[in-house]
Amino acid sequence: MVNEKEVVLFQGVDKVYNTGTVALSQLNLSIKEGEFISFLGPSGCGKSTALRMVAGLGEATRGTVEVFGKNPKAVIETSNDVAFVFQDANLLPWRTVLDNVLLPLELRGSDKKSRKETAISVLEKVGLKDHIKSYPRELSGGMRMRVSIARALAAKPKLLLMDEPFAALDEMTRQTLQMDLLNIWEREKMTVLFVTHNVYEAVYLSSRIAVMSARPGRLSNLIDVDLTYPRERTTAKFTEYVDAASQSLEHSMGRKELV
Ligand SMILES: Nc1ncnc2c1ncn2[C@@H]1O[C@H](COP(=O)(O)OP(=O)(O)OP(=O)(O)O)[C@@H](O)[C@H]1O
Repeated sequence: MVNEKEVVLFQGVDKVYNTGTVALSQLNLSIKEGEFISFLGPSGCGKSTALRMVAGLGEATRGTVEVFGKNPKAVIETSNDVAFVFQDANLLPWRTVLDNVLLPLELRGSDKKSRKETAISVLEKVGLKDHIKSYPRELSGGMRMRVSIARALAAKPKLLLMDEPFAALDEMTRQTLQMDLLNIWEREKMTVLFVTHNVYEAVYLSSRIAVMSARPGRLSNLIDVDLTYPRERTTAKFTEYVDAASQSLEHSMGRKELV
């Protein structure tokens, strides 16, 4: 359920790396509580740069980024409100599934019994309760990503940042994880900021799509996806949104005029 409370605010954000690359130019965007918003754009348009700023990893060259009305770094350092899932599951190979999920909870210092209960409960939510004693090498790519998502959820974040989390997975696994992610989003009622270059994925998941143009990264279009969940990938309406997002993407890359 989206409400008017602002979770993320980009205001006139430019990002120029010290190599001289202009990764973002004049990004203005307000993300509201409960949204599932995707940054959709071609490779190198600054999607990860924008996401990383929200996670407090890197600062704007000009303009401001706010998370819950504050500096992102301060939010990360003082609360569990923001969690990040990368394309690579980034699990510690010498720790079991359970111990990987326990890690952020240990760092936050809650008591041992409640930590374990929380970790088991999130592993249950992602369908891995029977694998808590396995090691990452014993899991498939999809299962490793589930552990990574469970680890992010363990701290009960209000904002989940996901940088192409399913890009390395086969299509079937990707679709299953997309469905599971939506179930988690609906149940936990958090805000999700998701990076993808896959139009179908963006339309399937998002309540809103922020289409970004090629370098320097700019916001070229905002698409409200007015379809109920769970979405059917084969309906005419779904295809219409895919077409609209694709056209917007092509337009942003300078290949085609919007019709
Ligand atoms: N640390 C860095 N130093 C210098 N340039 C960088 C750095 N990180 C990213 N860039 C450059 O900034 C631009 C935007 O990169 P970014 O990773 O944000 O794009 P992206 O849209 O997420 O791309 P992809 O979909 O390929 O991951 C690219 O040209 C990239 O090479």
